[in-house]
Amino acid sequence: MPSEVDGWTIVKQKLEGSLPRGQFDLWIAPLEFCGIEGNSIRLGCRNNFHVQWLKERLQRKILDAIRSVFPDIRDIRYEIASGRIKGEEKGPREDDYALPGSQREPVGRQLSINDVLEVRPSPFNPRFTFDHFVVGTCNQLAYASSMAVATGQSFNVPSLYLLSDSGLGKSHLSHAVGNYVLKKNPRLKVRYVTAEQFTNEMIAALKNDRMESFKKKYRASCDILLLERIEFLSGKEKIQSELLYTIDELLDRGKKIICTGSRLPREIPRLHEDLKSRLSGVLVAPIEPPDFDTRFRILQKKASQEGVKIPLKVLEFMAGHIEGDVRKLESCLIGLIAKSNILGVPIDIGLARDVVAMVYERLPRVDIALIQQLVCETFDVTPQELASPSRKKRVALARKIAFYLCREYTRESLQTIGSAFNRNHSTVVYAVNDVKKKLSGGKSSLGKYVDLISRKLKIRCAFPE
Ligand SMILES: Nc1ncnc2c1ncn2[C@@H]1O[C@H](COP(=O)(O)OP(=O)(O)OP(=O)(O)O)[C@@H](O)[C@H]1O
Repeated sequence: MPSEVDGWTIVKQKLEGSLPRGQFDLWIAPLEFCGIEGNSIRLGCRNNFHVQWLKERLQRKILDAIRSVFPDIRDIRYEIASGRIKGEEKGPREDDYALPGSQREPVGRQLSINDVLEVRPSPFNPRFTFDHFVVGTCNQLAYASSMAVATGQSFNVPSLYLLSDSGLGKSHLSHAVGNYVLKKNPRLKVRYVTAEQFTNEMIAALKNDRMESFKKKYRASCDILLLERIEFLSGKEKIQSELLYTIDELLDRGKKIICTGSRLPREIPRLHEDLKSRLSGVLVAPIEPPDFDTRFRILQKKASQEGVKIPLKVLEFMAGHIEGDVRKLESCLIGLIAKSNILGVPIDIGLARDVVAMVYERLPRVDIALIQQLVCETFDVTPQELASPSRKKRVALARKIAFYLCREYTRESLQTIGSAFNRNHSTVVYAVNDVKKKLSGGKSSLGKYVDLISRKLKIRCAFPE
């Protein structure tokens, strides 16, 4: 049996033989062996980013290599390296591990196998807490009302509807409620599902004759229901009526409900009137895209969670250039840290500019021209026809939907939209209202086209040509 330190050297050799050179040099070579305690091996990493990377990409391979040498090891505990390998007289100096542009962290919290393998008894993401949520004018009401649901303090909010576009914090706040409540009282029954999961579970229950236990789970045995992405229920009548009964029973029993969606309940097509009215009757808390100040503070907070200090000028640059979806802010930040780590260069404006250009600016913005292009493709009409006086049914429908999508997806004024189609602003207003009315009526096939083109827009933005 080799000594622990020799054993670790063998583990590293095995990994060196099985991983690509660059990956080994970057992520495994700098790992410090900090010792073995019981069934755990302790490994020192450069920073939280290093830990995260290993957890997400190399965890299984590292554990396999370790267990081939130390068969009793069950888990890996990552630490932020202190810069000294246990058992060595002289370890590398702390500065040898300093991430360019970053500040050294004190020895961090030890991570257990539960963190590492993401096996958590709780369904909630541990990063999505109230403490990690940055509050600004854009999300103040949503934050305060979620807090009120969680704590039952300040003002009594039995049910809440969080409304926003994608990536603005609805799930974060729902999980924050779950995390908070379970921490205070682990015995409470907090049910967290997306509308899609709710639907699938109900279909399975119907098939397997288990509706009673399904009902029990969401009605009798539920203290807080967190239901995400309500719009998925559009057109699913049976599921909607089950949900309606569930909501009524929970509210009758003084339980709490948080729903999230990207549209107001009354604007969701093919949603039962009773469900619309139930959901419209709760406190609706919209979340707007973050302003500069909030974006800046979000970046600051996320950087400190990664254990990396980023110069203020770089944070200002990023906050100034990345608007909307907070996921984009996160991707740019992670890209920035990764690039600095991999290239071994400090984090500065030049690097930030490259990353922002790569992650963000290359994505096409949704503009009137992109909408016109996708509408033309979908309806097989030409841009000239869209802008022409033609009243052919197909062209008129395409034009109307294009007006609606321009209002939904761009910030252009009614005048600008109108003139892109040789129309005046009142024609646009009339068409947009007509589409909204038809969508909320749910009977028209127009909803299918709107959904289809919206999906195309999102795909085009996510995967630019
Ligand atoms: N105010 C905020 N402070 C800190 N992080 C935030 C904030 N808003 C959003 N985020 C982060 O942005 C990411 C996306 O947020 P989240 O998943 O909650 O968005 P969402 O509105 O539920 O999106 P979708 O509708 O696409 O599901 C998460 O990592 C979340 O932590």
